[in-house]
Amino acid sequence: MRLDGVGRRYGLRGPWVLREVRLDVPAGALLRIEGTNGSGKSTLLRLLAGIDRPTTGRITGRPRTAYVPERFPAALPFTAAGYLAHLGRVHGLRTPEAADRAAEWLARFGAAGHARTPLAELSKGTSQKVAVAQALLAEPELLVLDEAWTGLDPAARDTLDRAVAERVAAGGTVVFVDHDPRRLAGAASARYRVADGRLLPREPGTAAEPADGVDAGAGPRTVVEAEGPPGSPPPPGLPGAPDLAAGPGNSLRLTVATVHSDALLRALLTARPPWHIRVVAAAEPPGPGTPGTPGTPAPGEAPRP
Ligand SMILES: Nc1ncnc2c1ncn2[C@@H]1O[C@H](COP(=O)(O)OP(=O)(O)OP(=O)(O)O)[C@@H](O)[C@H]1O
Repeated sequence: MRLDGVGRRYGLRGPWVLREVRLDVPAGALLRIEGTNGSGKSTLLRLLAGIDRPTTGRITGRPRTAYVPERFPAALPFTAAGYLAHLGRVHGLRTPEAADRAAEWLARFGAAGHARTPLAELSKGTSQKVAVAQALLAEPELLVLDEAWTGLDPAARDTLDRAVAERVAAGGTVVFVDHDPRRLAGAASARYRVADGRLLPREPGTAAEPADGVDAGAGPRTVVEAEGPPGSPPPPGLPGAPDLAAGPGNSLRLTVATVHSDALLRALLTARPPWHIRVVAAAEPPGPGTPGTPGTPAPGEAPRP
């Protein structure tokens, strides 16, 4: 999808919230949008999600899109599972598949016990889980998340992090805004900042808004040591674009943002022929003279000598 010369203002004489926005939204990308309060992030996300239209300019090549708004309309006459299954059908799923995916996503977010609760009676946190689940169950090509982590408990936030990485690994694109500069830190393929109505690319490693001093380019990373068939290169298109280095023996050491580690492991294990996982460990934070020493053997593996 592409935005060309996109501008948006509210009302005929309102100030321009966005002006001359140009943005390529490639497949398989994770894009973070930053900016101070009221700078126009939600306005941009609504345009990307297709629920608002630009005042000027063009948006072309729209993929199948799902959106989690900043505020979820909870007062709809559905149970949680009924609402998700309904939206699954809206997204083109057959009824049994829609019901299965609704149950699966409620379970992944630890909300299976609320499947039959009417939306209007859900707590704020559970409503937010439903809001996120409705977007994920559609397996959209473009997923737009406006502060979608807000109100989720820590386990559900981790689940959403992993779901985002899975979408990107599956070739989808995720565009997100979050007030926590550490959110998916180091995993974003590009970052942009909305300021004075303009959308500006941010250099990797610059501090994220709004908390100065936190380096969004330096989130937790995971090291995977894996061994493939002798002489074979790593499978192409590995999730999270891992850094590659020679590991001990015939192994390859892959270092990736932790949020991508599940997807990376799955890609290695399901490659044909599959790769053998030797070690999975937290990467040492980079520092002077610290090459990074993975330590924990993978489940079922003997410790390395
Ligand atoms: N529906 C609307 N009608 C009129 N003005 C609006 C509307 N939506 C947003 N605005 C105005 O557009 C500007 C940008 O708002 P927007 O919500 O896009 O910013 P934001 O960066 O997402 O802010 P926040 O971080 O506080 O969520 C603000 O001045 C806001 O008041």
